[in-house]
Amino acid sequence: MGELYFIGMGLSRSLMTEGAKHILANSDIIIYDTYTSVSCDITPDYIKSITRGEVIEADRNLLENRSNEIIAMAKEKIVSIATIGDPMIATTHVSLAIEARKSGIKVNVIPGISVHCYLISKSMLSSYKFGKSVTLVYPSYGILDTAPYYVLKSNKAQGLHTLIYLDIRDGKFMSPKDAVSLLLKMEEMKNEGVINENDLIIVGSRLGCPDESIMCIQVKDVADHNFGNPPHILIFPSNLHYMEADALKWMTQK
Ligand SMILES: C[S@@+](CC[C@H](N)C(=O)[O-])C[C@H]1O[C@@H](n2cnc3c(N)ncnc32)[C@H](O)[C@@H]1O
Repeated sequence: MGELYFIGMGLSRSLMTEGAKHILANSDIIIYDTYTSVSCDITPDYIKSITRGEVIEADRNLLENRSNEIIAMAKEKIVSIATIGDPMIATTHVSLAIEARKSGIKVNVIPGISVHCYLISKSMLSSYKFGKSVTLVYPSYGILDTAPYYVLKSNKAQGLHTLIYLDIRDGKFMSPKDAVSLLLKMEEMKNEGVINENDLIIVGSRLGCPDESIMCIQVKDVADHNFGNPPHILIFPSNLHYMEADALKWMTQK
């Protein structure tokens, strides 16, 4: 009888839990999710070096459209879906977990250190004051999805901070510069006073890696700043408690 594991590998090797390593080492098949995120030092080759199992590199098509193949494997073998960060935060894996459970397969989730909690912790903003998070995506067929603009608007109206994941499309990572330019374009289109060039935002870069950075910077200065290699993530803070404001001073661009 098989089993299906959803394993969060954390953001980098140093942040991978012993529990995750143990299951990865003892899985028959590891389906390595290559499309929801990326790490500076966790790679399919690294996973091959720590497991006795077969490692399959999976794109969105395998994980979302060919789930019946994964379920068939998990009926016989120990199959692990391995994801950078946490397997259930800002991913679409829950539908596969539900399908597998409905097919009578034992499903286990091994949480990993997500970019979500990592950045909240490092920014020192209050976790109680975060609203809905959102992914900013590249325009598709010339159409700009303005949902992030309205998430920001609604969070701001409630005094809540907004965490914004940036799109990964065909291996291309959205940069902070592109992200801010898309958000300013939305402001131009909608003109509802949500984003201003003088707003302070937090840009997290390569979190969990030796060259990570967390910077508090004005929207207007983002285009001229070199944030280094991806991945990147943003927080638009809302009303700041004086202690949050003090903490952000350490991360502010001088
Ligand atoms: C769709 S989310 C998946 C999050 C993942 N499941 C997790 O729990 O960490 C991927 C996005 O998160 C952000 N991200 C992921 N890892 C990051 C890192 N180490 N540093 C900065 N941003 C990161 C990027 O915006 C990236 O495009």
